[in-house]
Amino acid sequence: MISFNRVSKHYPNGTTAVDDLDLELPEGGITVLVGSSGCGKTTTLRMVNRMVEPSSGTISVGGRDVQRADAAELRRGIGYVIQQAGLFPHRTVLDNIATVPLLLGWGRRKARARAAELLELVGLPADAGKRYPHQLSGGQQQRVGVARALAADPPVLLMDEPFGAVDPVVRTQLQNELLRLQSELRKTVVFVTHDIDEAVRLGDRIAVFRTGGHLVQCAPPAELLADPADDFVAGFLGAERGLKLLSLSTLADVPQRPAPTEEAGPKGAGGRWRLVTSERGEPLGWRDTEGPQGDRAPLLPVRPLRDGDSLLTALDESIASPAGLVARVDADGVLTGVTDRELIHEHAGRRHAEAARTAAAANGTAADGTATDGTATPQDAGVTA
Ligand SMILES: Nc1ncnc2c1ncn2[C@@H]1O[C@H](COP(=O)(O)OP(=O)(O)OP(=O)(O)O)[C@@H](O)[C@H]1O
Repeated sequence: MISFNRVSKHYPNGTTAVDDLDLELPEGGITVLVGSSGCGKTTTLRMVNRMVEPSSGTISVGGRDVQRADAAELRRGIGYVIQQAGLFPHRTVLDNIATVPLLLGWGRRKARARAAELLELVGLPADAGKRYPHQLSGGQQQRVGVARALAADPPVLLMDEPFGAVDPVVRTQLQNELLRLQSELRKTVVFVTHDIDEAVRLGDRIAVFRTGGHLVQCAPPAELLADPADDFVAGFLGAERGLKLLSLSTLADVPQRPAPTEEAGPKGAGGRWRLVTSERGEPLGWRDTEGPQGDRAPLLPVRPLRDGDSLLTALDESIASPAGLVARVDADGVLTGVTDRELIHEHAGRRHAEAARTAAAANGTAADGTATDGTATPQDAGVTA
């Protein structure tokens, strides 16, 4: 666990970058720091590994006051990833990754073997190890940056807008990789971003800062979206809070029924629409049985969804589907059934209500905005979910 206890940072020019911060970051979780530009996110992050020294207050990592630790030794135990990777240009990828193990005196062979292992872990081919950073794409360089930070297996990882400089497709891939790695490694991660969607996707908790270094709210994404502390947080989360909330729930517990394939007959009722599948049972497209071309009508596109897909994706597909049905498949892509548009909408609404109730309970208020002790709390009456 990382604890900030009444931490402030004032720069000599009079700027207060962080103001009286109290924050606990749970062990093994990803805490995302967000907020407007200049609100003190990077300063907060860099105080953890003492790249910036606080003006007052204490910061501890795993119960140890960082101020009392030797700074160089402290940094070797804390992985650090920045935008554009910050790799050493004249060292090969493998040597870049082996930096900290070598500093720790592991010996060249062991350090390089570990580097090769990490290269694979972050999804890069073995031959990338011999290249220099400029011979890799931006996304690949970021992966090397992550591998380098993980090399000595530090319990803490600081990530300062690590995916800020790559295009949206690569960014999504890198986010997925980070989530996959995190499910295995369970590091305590502090992650700075400007992108609220990235924060919702990655964060176990999101800390929202306001200019002047004030922490406004720190909560799990669902709670933040269902019950932002004030207008600043609500504005920062954006107008589509409800849809973002749906991105946090999966289709797994939404029932399905038999699909209206040719073979299913009336059991898989789909009105005029039939779902055409391959021999293996993979959905290929929708056929309009009442269209003028009958059996020869071109198939309309289907986007089959798995249990792990989000309710937001399901809502999108339910709108796009000509049949108003969402085709469901198993891990092998084989059709298992369909879910009606109305049922998706019903679950989406239910998910909202649940999130509002959970957020209200966490804040000591009933979902209708009254305090659980019976007194009215106007500020909470605006729970929107
Ligand atoms: N070395 C410094 N000297 C003076 N002021 C500084 C210094 N470093 C940062 N600041 C100021 O402290 C405030 C917080 O900066 P910080 O970089 O922590 O913000 P941030 O939230 O990470 O910003 P951004 O999102 O733009 O990266 C800003 O007003 C910044 O100008």
